[in-house]
Amino acid sequence: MSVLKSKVKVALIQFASGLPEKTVNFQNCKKFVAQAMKTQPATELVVLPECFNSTYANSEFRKNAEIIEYSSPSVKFLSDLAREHKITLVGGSIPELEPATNNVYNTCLIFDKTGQLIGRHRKVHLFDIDIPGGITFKESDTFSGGDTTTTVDTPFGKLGVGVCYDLRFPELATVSGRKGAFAMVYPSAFNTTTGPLHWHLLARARSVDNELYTILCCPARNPDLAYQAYGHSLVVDPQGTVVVEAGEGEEIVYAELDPARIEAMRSKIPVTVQTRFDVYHDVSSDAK
Ligand SMILES: NC(=O)CC(=O)C(=O)O
Repeated sequence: MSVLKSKVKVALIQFASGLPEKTVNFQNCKKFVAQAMKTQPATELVVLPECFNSTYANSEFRKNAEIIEYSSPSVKFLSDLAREHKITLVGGSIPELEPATNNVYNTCLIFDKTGQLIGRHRKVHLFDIDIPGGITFKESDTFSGGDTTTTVDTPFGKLGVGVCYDLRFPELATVSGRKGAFAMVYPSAFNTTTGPLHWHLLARARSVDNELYTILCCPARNPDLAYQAYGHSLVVDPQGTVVVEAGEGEEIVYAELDPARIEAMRSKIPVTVQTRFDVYHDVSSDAK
């Protein structure tokens, strides 16, 4: 039996998210998801971009942070959206407030087709970089880093989850891959400096490392915002081939994930069963 139980149609919603008004982001997101379901009615898995409900800026994250409970605006919005369209929804990410500590996390919530919350991934690796003449960003000014890997049970099989910068750290994908994930999904917001450098390379590497699908969903570029998102949402197959990719603007990316592609790759080049844990450590054995 393949790690992916059947073919599954996915839609990546690359919309111009991250506007200052949360409710406007909700309206636009709802409109694009409805469009996706109209264009590809058999869609079962929908993915939104990183920080879809808030401007991607340290000045905005805490203001927009929400406690994760069904009555919070973004949680309710995502749950209703999943239920309305009967989809598994990887709800991009939102700033999460943890009331016990007052910490804020960059958190991806995953809902099933009844609107039930089935998974939560707090971005583990924070985006703290400094490229002179390019981009400087320090997420850790606001966010705290999560401390667990995330592999969620869906009707199609196990889905590994990371958020954006997590893509640069192969261990999360390795852990989910070894736990039997058919895909890694990363709601993301790469930018016009790092996107051209590494976006495709990293996505293809995670796929080839683990012989699974890699799914990246980024916001559309919006010239009015200080943070210039890269766009280029894409799906990479287990062979490392980009099967579909958006441009920079608003666009929905459609794909069908096929168990046969995973199995073909794993039988031709069987790296997933050729590991040498007598030589090096299995990172999945003690991962949280
Ligand atoms: N925004 C991010 O978290 C990551 C990113 O843009 C990069 O790794 O480059």
